[in-house]
Amino acid sequence: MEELKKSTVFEGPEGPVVLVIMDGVGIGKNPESDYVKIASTPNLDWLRENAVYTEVKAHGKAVGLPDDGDMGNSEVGHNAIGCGRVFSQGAALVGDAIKSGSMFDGAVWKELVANAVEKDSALHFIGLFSDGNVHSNLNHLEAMLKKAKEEGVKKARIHALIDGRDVPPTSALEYVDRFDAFLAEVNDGTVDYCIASGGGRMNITMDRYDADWSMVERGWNAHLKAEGRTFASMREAIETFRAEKPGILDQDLPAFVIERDGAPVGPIIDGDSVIFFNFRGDRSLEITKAFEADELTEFDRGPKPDVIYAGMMQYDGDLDVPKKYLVSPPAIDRTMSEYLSASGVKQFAVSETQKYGHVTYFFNGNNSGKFETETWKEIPSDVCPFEDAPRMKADEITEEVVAAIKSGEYKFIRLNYPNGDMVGHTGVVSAVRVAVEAVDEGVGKIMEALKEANGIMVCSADHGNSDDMCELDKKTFELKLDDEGKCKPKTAHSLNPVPAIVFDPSGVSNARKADVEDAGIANLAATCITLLGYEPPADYTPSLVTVG
Ligand SMILES: O=C(O)[C@@H](CO)OP(=O)(O)O
Ligand SMILES: [Mn+2]
Ligand SMILES: [Mn+2]
Repeated sequence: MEELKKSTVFEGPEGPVVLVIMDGVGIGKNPESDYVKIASTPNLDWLRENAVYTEVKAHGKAVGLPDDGDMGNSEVGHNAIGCGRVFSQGAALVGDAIKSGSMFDGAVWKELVANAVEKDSALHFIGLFSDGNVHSNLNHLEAMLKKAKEEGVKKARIHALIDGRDVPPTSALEYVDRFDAFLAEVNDGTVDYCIASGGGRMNITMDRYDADWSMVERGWNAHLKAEGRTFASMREAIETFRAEKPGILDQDLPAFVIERDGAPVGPIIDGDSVIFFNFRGDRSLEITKAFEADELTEFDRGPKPDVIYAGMMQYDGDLDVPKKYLVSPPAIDRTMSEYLSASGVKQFAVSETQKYGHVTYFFNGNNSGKFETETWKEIPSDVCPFEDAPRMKADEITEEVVAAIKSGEYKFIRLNYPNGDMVGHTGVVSAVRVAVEAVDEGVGKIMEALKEANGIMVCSADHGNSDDMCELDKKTFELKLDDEGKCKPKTAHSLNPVPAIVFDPSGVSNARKADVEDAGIANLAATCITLLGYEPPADYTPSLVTVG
């Protein structure tokens, strides 16, 4: 890895460059739905007027997603910020692999199908049951089922993780109806394909960063041991849970198991084949470990199942996880962390558990290994509903950053404040306000510390969320109202741009807005490198500021 060239016009500030990623804090289109605007944010307001301020794209093609109708998300957002370029991401790569047929020509697909056909065993699909395109897409599942049928797989079982986080909060039955219609066509008497188990994605299976393994355990018990409340159909399960707990969001629904003639229709058993069809890694790594590890200490899994397991994609390039996968991930290389390490720049990365992997593993191109000059710090997240504690660990993150600035140890510091996103996903707007205010306070303290240390802050976000808490008309951006005239809550990310702020209190960089066309969050890498006093790599998207 070559070193970065020192800039000839600016040698970098005396203190560090601090990159603040305010997760899920975008710029809304309707003031009534924009809780970043509604919250009291004196520091961000001041920065908008007085610092170098730009708005950049954080969704769609600007972050490597198939379409500009795709909202941004943390994976593609942190990948783009960390590697300074735009790569085609999982959603696009899997779609392409299905379209071209390369997925089905691959050895892994062939092995899974052959196993099911030869042993007359079941082919299972576990994954997020929506078309949110953040972790998965139902189109991919349907395409794989069609192909499996063509290739002679007689029995397929689907373990459906209910979304309501990348799609409207109580939209599950729309997907059930769509999928039931699909299955009705597929099940023409020659095959037996059906849903076997499931539950809400924030209740089972899709935990991340070791935050709460009991989620994985509940999912495991439903998918493999058929433990959970039994129902005749997924529709019946959802309707029953909703009637019992009015107001429950899809993402929180309990586990369910489908029974037919008094027996569960499809627990995963020895001899079966299993595809975890999410392409995004963070929430796939734990369930993958449960399938692949020879010994598992996180919960009582029982004996390791004797199945062939594959992920949709490689989830961790450093650890080579999973062992088998259907589609190769984006070849993200030469991240800014690697360049800075090669150039001897000491780096510090910090967040709390829920976003720790975002600012480390996603930031470094979905690799969990550290570069030589990096120090990573994880602050344990509380395991509780985030609307009940909307400040989350913002204060602790700020303290760590301020200490890192004061220590003089690091030249580049990056952090993620989860609040705007994690609380935004709950749909509880009073809590979202508190969440955004906690982030603003943190930003203020970092600004103070940087004034003292003569450092520079770059403050931005990976995508929007809190800026868009109600469903809006796609064209007019007016509130969509329900029958009672109330706004419809929204829990998903937004398509909005995000701020990109450069605050240089000493003025040493003389940073001014550069003329960048179609700026996106990928431009932040070159921006930070420029502010550190280096020339960004030639193929990085350009810096948002000119210095010197
Ligand atoms: O919680 C998550 O998994 C996603 C939404 O699906 O959010 P983020 O991309 O911000 O991590
Ligand atoms: Mn995010
Ligand atoms: Mn999110």
